[in-house]
Amino acid sequence: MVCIKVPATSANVGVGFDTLGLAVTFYGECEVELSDKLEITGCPVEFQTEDNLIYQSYKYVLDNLKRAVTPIKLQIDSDIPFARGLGSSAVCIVSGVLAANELHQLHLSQDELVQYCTQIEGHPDNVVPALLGGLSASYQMGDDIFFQHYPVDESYQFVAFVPDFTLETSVARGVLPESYPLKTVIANQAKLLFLLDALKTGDAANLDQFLDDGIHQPYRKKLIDEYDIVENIAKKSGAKGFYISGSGSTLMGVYNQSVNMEALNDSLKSLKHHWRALDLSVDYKGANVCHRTI
Ligand SMILES: Nc1ncnc2c1ncn2[C@@H]1O[C@H](COP(=O)(O)OP(=O)(O)OP(=O)(O)O)[C@@H](O)[C@H]1O
Ligand SMILES: N[C@@H](CCO)C(=O)O
Repeated sequence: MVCIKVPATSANVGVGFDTLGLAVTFYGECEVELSDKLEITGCPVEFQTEDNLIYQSYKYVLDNLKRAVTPIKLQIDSDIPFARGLGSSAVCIVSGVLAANELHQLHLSQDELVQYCTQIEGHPDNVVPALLGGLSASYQMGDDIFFQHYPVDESYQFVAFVPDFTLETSVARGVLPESYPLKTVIANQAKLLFLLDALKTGDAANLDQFLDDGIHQPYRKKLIDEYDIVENIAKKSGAKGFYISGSGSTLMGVYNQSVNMEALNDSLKSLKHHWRALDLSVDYKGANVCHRTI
């Protein structure tokens, strides 16, 4: 049996729209073994079918390599909420691709794993950090996927504010304009460089400004009810920066001091959307695979 553990990811990180992704210490796990029929447990019934994204990703790799798609027994154990901007789909995709690699001894290289995961997800910004951990920039040019790691100072803590409502990525992309004023683009690219430096050095003095994106956040925040209230709560509790995680609905506070999580969760209780604050840090390991004999 193969056990696979994959971190949740927070894509975009403010000004790194469709480029940056951060692996965080919140995990989806699964146990998978070859079987004589497909059996899936541990996830909502609607995902216990052939359409399950872990199984579909497993099958994608095998189909691509013209290998027989042996059925699997899949036990999922994940609290990462769906369609909430924490990369739940990337966790499934990376798990399925790694399951194929391990159970069928494919010996895929790191680049091949990134290629398969990106082909299935459609973009690399969540799957790269989910596979490799840490903060990464990634970009697909034709068939080539470029990715690069960036350091994050250990003083930074990330608090995910997760509401009870979902926000589909397609809906969150649908509200974006087709073109932008030149000054907006220039501001974003300049801030991205300064953001990477602030994350590397731990200098949070201007973090809030460097995270302040003009490409997606102004349009998407309107889709996230109680955004301003949560931002105020985060800043009052010491957040030095704030951004929409992935395409939302989760919001992320960036701190450089310890946070009283109990008090923070208490201050969210009066809100309509049952927000939960999760205390996270950077995951540096990425996806992890182990073999277990039953
Ligand atoms: N435990 C699970 N079991 C089966 N399928 C899952 C599971 N978790 C997530 N999924 C799949 O992932 C889909 C959600 O992916 P989607 O890209 O909409 O959001 P996300 O990955 O959570 O957020 P984002 O991409 O913005 O970070 C679900 O509709 C489902 O198909
Ligand atoms: N970069 C993507 C992440 C969503 O998975 C977006 O913001 O639309």
